[in-house]
Amino acid sequence: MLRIAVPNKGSLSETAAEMLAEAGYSGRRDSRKLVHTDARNQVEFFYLRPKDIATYVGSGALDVGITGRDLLLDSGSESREIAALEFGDSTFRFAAPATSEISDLSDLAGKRIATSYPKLVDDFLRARGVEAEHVKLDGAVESAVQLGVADAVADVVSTGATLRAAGLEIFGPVILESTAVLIGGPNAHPDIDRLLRRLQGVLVARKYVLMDYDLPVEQLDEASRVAGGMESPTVSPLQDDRWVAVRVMVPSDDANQIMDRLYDLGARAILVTAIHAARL
Ligand SMILES: Nc1ncnc2c1ncn2[C@@H]1O[C@H](COP(=O)(O)OP(=O)(O)OP(=O)(O)O)[C@@H](O)[C@H]1O
Ligand SMILES: O=P(O)(O)OC[C@H]1O[C@H](OP(=O)(O)OP(=O)(O)O)[C@H](O)[C@@H]1O
Ligand SMILES: [Mg+2]
Repeated sequence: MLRIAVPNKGSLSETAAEMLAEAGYSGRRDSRKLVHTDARNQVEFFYLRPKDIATYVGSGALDVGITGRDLLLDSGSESREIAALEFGDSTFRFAAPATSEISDLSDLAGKRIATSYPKLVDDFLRARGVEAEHVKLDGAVESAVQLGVADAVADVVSTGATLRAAGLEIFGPVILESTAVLIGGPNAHPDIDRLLRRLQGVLVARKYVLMDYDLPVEQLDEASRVAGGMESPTVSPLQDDRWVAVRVMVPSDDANQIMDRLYDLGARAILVTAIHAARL
């Protein structure tokens, strides 16, 4: 059985569970359950704190896991990123009060920085030759400056609303661009590739749509240049031999532009349908 660590709560848990469900796995029904076996797919899910997932996977106790890139790097564990999963995006930034004298990385020398990600911050500063002290907090780090335990903060920023509300302003370089990732450890379990292909299938199904259209046969080369599909478009004959039917996968974000261009080439009856699952 493949043993998979998944976030039990927090920002990543819901989307991770949805993604696994779309990939055909069964999940826990009761949110207090810590382990769930999907016998049909021969996998066992362990619901763990996202911060701890890299530790379990890096130690070999579990084979793979879903966590944030920032959490992976902060863990200092032996686990490694296998693939980005295209959700849970955030940036990790420094911030200080708008009125403070700290407005650049070098201003942090000798200062106290509140964070829940101490290794990430220490590694970043060390690599740039800045000596500062971290103040480790579990959360709500934005209050640390106002409450006098730190001079600046380093934290996850998504919309920036929390920072603004606390009167803080981002400064200095981006510490990290984070996203949810699939991570692996020392175990080279043979089923990891299957899990990865399934998750990638979900990403493809979300990002692409199927486009079908009828086309005057002489426009085929031009239409293939507009939308070439994965390998190449599927072309089927129509009863009227001046026309063909074409099927092609296109990125959903571009679907309307592609329909406009195909229509201008003479395509008609252009239909777009969602993809439920894919394996490329
Ligand atoms: N708006 C966000 N706030 C916090 N974390 C986010 C956000 N968007 C994405 N993430 C990512 O989610 C992960 C943090 O999840 P985690 O569950 O540890 O914290 P959380 O969502 O703040 O939950 P909690 O505070 O209850 O522990 C990180 O990888 C982080 O980059
Ligand atoms: O840029 P924003 O969209 O405002 O989001 C970022 C904030 O959200 C998270 O906090 P969370 O609500 O998880 O609380 P925590 O600090 O206790 O973890 C994160 O730690 C930031 O504080
Ligand atoms: Mg949080």
